[in-house]
Amino acid sequence: MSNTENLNVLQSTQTVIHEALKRLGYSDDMYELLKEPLRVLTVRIPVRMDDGKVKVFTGYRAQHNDAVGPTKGGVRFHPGVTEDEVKALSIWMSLKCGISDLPYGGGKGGIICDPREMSFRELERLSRGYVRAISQLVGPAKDIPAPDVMTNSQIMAWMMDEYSRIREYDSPGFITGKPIVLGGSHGRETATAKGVTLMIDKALQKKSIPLQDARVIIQGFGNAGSYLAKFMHEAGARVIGISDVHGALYNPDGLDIEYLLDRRDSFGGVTNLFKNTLTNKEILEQDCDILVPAAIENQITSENADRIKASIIVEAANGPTTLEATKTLTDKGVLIVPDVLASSGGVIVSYFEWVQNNQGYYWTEEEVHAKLQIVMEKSFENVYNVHSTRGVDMRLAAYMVGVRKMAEASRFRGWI
Ligand SMILES: NC(=O)C1=CN([C@@H]2O[C@H](COP(=O)(O)OP(=O)(O)OC[C@H]3O[C@@H](n4cnc5c(N)ncnc54)[C@H](O)[C@@H]3O)[C@@H](O)[C@H]2O)C=CC1
Ligand SMILES: O=C(O)CCC(=O)C(=O)O
Repeated sequence: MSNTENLNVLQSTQTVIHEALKRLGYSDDMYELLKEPLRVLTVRIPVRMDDGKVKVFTGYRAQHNDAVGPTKGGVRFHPGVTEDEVKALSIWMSLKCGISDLPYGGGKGGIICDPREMSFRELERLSRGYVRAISQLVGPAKDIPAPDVMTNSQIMAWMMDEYSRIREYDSPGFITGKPIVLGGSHGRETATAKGVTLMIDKALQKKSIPLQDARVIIQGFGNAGSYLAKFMHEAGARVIGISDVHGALYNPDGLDIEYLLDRRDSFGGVTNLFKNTLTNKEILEQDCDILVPAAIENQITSENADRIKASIIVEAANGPTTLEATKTLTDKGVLIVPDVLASSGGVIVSYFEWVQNNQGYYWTEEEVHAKLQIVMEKSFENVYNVHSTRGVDMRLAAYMVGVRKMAEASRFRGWI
């Protein structure tokens, strides 16, 4: 990594927002409004642990901009959560909603904790405590949470139940990513990965590479990464590398994806069952056609960008590539499908879930997939079009498309 490289994801996203607004002709007042969330709540959540002691956890909920509509975005449980990270994640949610033309602004939450070291009941108490702490700020017409790193449909179910108890009426539209029996949508669990497969298809078409036998490496084997491996394998691509927090597996002839899916734990860990693994950094530099970071931020930096051999990078993770690395890779001719476009499948199907909850009428998985495909293919073309006609990299193009709706909505409301 160069000495000057900025790994603060909030500052990096502010740099691109500023540039996007300038290119669209907005004044610096608009940047002042959009560079930070409108609201950030920090909460302290006391939880009675199984040993009888009380542990107090810190959590956040950031609401970036609600000019377009209620804010929307996941909740992450991770030991590395910081306030700046949650703020950046809420801005990225605004951009995803803008690119996908959803009637939302961006929100995001996080709790500093390690669910891998907590029991089922401790996790339940933490999830319910978080909802009690943020309940004034959230709601089906205010701010709608969803799953993200190390949270899942069970956690969404506890959160929905707690919110419904507080409000004293059933509130399925308060949260998305719920189990199907509690008003979850078909296709939400696989939506992020489905969206990434659609973006891989589009990127392959632009590069004239056939999907059949295309070599894919995926960093992260959780919700996003493992379903993506499954879909790529089923579509006839060759998944030659996967990784998780412990390490990486690599086989140029293709990995046994079905076996790996069967053996993975509920936090997306599997490589610890094997000897002779690579590190999760080394896997990024192996020869392949498509590289999909699907884990955490700042994985592709100026330190390794030069050694990356993929010709297509599709960012399933939020914020996996630094701005310096984006420039190096773009200069090398790598086609990057940026996070705010590539990983929007999750929030798009969350929107469908919320719509189904509001109308009380539910769609089949085929209907959900067909609607997802329409939205994401249109988003790709919009971003690619700005990239080619304005001569800007794909990340800046995506920000230019994503920021416009909230900027206009803020202007019409008279905020600027
Ligand atoms: N779950 C969702 O609906 C969405 C997730 N995303 C993003 O996708 C990324 C992954 O999220 P999920 O799959 O939901 O999380 P998850 O918690 O289900 O899985 C995370 C995976 O990353 C691995 N991991 C963690 N640290 C790592 C490291 N340093 N190197 C390699 N692997 C590492 C874990 O072992 C696990 O396999 C995150 O950036 C998240 O924000 C984006 C949009 C929606
Ligand atoms: O499904 C949602 O509402 C949000 C998903 C999310 O947190 C993300 O796209 O990063």
